[in-house]
Amino acid sequence: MSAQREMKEKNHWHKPVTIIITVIGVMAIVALVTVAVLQNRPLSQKYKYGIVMDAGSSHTALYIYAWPAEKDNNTGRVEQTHSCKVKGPGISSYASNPSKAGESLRVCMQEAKQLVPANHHSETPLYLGATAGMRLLNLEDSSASDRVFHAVEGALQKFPFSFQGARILSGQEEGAFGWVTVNYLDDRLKQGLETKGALDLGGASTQISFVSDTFDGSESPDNNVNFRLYGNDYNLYTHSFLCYGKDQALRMTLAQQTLSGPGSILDPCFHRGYTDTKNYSVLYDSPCVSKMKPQNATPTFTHKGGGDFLQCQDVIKRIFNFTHCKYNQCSFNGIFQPFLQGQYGAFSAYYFVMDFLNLTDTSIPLEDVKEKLKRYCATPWSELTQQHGNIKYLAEYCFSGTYIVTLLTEGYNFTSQTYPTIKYIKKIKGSDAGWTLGYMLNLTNMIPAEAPDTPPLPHAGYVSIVTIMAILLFVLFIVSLRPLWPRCSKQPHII
Ligand SMILES: O=c1[nH]cnc2c1ncn2[C@@H]1O[C@H](COP(=O)(O)OP(=O)(O)O)[C@@H](O)[C@H]1O
Ligand SMILES: [Ca+2]
Repeated sequence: MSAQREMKEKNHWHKPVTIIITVIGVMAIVALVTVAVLQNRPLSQKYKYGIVMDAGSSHTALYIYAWPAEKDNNTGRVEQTHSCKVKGPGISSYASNPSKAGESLRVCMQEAKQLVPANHHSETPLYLGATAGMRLLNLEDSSASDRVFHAVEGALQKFPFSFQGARILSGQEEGAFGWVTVNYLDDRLKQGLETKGALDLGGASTQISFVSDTFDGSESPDNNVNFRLYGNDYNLYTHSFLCYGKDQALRMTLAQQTLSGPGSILDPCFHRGYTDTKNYSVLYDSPCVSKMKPQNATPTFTHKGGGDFLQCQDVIKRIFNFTHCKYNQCSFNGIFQPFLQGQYGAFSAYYFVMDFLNLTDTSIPLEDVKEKLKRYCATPWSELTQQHGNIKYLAEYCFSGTYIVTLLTEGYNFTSQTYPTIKYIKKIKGSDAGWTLGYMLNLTNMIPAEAPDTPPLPHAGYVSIVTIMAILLFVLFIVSLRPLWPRCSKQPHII
C-alpha cells in the first residue's frame, strides 16, 4: 500500500496541476480547431436556382439550373438539375391559336414549381428564349409572333418565379451562348484552356461558332463576338444559317425536287418502298421555301423514296450556293468563314441523328461514315419499320444523316483529316449542351470578366494545417514540461 502511495507521489502525471494543464490543453486544441472550422467553413450549402425555357422551332424544353448560393462567381458550379420537354410542337406553331402556346407550357412549369424549393420561388429568375421558329414567324407575320409572345408571357407570369421576359434570340446570340455553355461545362474558360468550337443543328437554323486566331472581325463584323471571361479575351467567329436547320433544309430539298409542280417525285433521301401523299400548300408554308412554290400544281404530290445516298447528297448540295464569295473564303451562301481551328462539340440534332445511326464515333473515317450511310439509305422501308416499329423521325434519318455530312464537308469545309476534331455530344457533366446555360450565365452576370481572387488554400487544406499546428504546439508544450515528468525507474509490480 505504501509503495503504491510512494509511486503516486513520484508520478507527476497524477498531480492535479498536470491533469488540469492537460485538460486545458486538449480543450484549447478542440476550441481552436472548432473556431477555425466554423469561422472559415463555406457558408451552408444553400442553393440558388434559375430556369430557362428553350422555345425551339420543333418543341420547347425547360431547364432548371442550380448553384451554391455563395459561389455565384465561380465557374463549373452551375449544374442542370432537371429538364422537362413540353408536349406538342414549338410555340411558333400556335400562330393561329396563341393561347394554346401559353397553356402548353403549364405542365413543365408546374413541375418546376414542385422542384424549386418554395422559399426560393420569388428570387428564381425565369427566362424564355425563342429561336429560329419564332424568327421565321416574325419574318412572315410579326403581329402573329407578338400575339404568341403575349400569350406565353401571360402564362409564365402566373407562376411565382421572377419572370425576366420572353424574347427572340438573334442567331449570333444563339451561336455564342452555345459556345459559352460547351466551354463553361468543360471548365475551359476559367482555366484559360484552348476552347472548343460549337456546332448546333436545330430544326430551323444551324449555328457554327469557334475561336479563330486569324479572325479579328474586320473582314466580317457581323460574325464577330468578343468576350472577356475570367481575365481572358475571346475573339469568336459565329454564324447562324436561318433555314438550314434540318427540318427547313428538308423542305428546301423537297422544294428543289418539286419546282415544276409534279404529281409525284422519287426522292433519293427516303427509303425504297416509302410513299406518302404530301400537300403542296403545307410544304411551301414557310419563308424558307414560299418563293419557290410551283404555280398551277395539283394540291398534293406523291412522295416516294429512292434510297440513294449519293443522289441524296446531290439534291442536298443544290440548297447551298457556292457561286459567290466577296471574302477570302466562305462557307456557303456568300458567308465569310475563317479556317477551321481546334476541336468541336456538335450537339442537338447533330447528336440525335448520329446517335440513331450509330455514327457518333468520329474516329470512324469519314469515308466509312459515308459508306455506312449509303447502306442505311439503301435499306428498304419495310425492313426499317419491321426493325424499329413506327418511331418518330424514322423516315427522315437517311436525309438527316446525309444532310449532316454534306453540311459539315461541303458547307463548313471539314475534311477527312479534320472530321475527327468533331465530337457528337448530348450532355457535358450532366447538363445538356445548348445555348440555354450560356444565356443564363450571361444574364445573371455569373461569369466575371476578370479572374476572381482565389484563397491561397482550399478550405480542407486550411483546416488540416490549423489542426496539425495545434497538435504540434501541444506536443511541444508537453515536452517542455519534461522536468516534471516521473523518473524512469523500474517499479516492482504491485498486485
Ligand atoms: O430524337 C430525335 N431524333 C431526331 N431528331 C430530333 C430528336 N429530338 C429532337 N430532334 C430534332 O432536333 C431539332 C431541334 O431543333 P429546335 O426545335 O431546337 O429548333 P431551332 O433550334 O432551329 O429553333 C429538330 O429538328 C428536332 O426534330
Ligand atoms: Ca435549338
